[in-house]
Amino acid sequence: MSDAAFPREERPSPSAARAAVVIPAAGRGVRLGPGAPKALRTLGGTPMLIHAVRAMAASRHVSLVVLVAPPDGVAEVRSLLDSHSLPERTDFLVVPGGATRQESVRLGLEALPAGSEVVLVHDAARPLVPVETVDAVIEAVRAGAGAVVPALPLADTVKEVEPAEAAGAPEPVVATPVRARLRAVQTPQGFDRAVLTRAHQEVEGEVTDDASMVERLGLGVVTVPGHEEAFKVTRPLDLVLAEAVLARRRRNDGF
Ligand SMILES: Nc1ccn([C@@H]2O[C@H](COP(=O)(O)OP(=O)(O)OP(=O)(O)O)[C@@H](O)[C@H]2O)c(=O)n1
Ligand SMILES: C[C@](O)(CO)[C@H](O)COP(=O)(O)O
Repeated sequence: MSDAAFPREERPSPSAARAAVVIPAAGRGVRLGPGAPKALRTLGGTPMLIHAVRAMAASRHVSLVVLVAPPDGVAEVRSLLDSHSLPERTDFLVVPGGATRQESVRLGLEALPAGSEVVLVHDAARPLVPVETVDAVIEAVRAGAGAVVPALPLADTVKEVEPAEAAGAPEPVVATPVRARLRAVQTPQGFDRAVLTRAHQEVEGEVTDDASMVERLGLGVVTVPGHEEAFKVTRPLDLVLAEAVLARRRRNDGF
């Protein structure tokens, strides 16, 4: 799709065009079971990472997507980008990833050119996030938040336990956090670039998301509403759900 497809008033302003997205896609997908690296597996016949790229590029505020590929899959990811239709207004870079999600994100950040002041980090494993969520995250960063996470209330009650050494062994419950204060967070997570860069330079130790690195710096993180369809494809049943959501969208779109 070219810019000519957009009426002049809908084209991004120069400042809005500076949102860049890092997509860590270098994981193996161990919890999904044997097969190709997770981001290369297909949903509705299309690789998961192409769905994730399209979900980001659907936002007219996104001008650049940096895909962090499995280290042995850079050429394959480049050729997938070349062989699928993607909006022309978005640029793409592919870089090799690292041993952990955190390292892959850092490598993606290092590849960003000057001028990308709003940076989103989005899991390739969340292929179906709607554009409304992407735009809400970008808007909150533009409004001045240093770090933004899409979040949903929990349906289950959560227990904190003393983890057992052996899988499946009973685990003593030590606390029940008040559910009304808990949120399940998703991606894309959005950041002021300087904040995220500092977090990746200074925070040590393992984390499970980028926003928690910002929290460790003592800086603020805020939520915006997440979306049920932004769930992460982690285990085999998630693939079944993702195929069903995609089939419903295609029916609704009249495909
Ligand atoms: N070394 C890694 C590990 C993960 N990721 C990416 O981080 C996102 C979220 O990670 P997760 O869902 O845990 O993916 P995997 O690490 O592939 O899954 P698993 O833990 O089951 O192996 C995914 O898009 C994954 O490709 C990455 O870029 N580099
Ligand atoms: C970043 C994340 O998707 C937020 O929910 C999540 O923490 C990633 O966890 P994973 O174990 O790497 O899938």
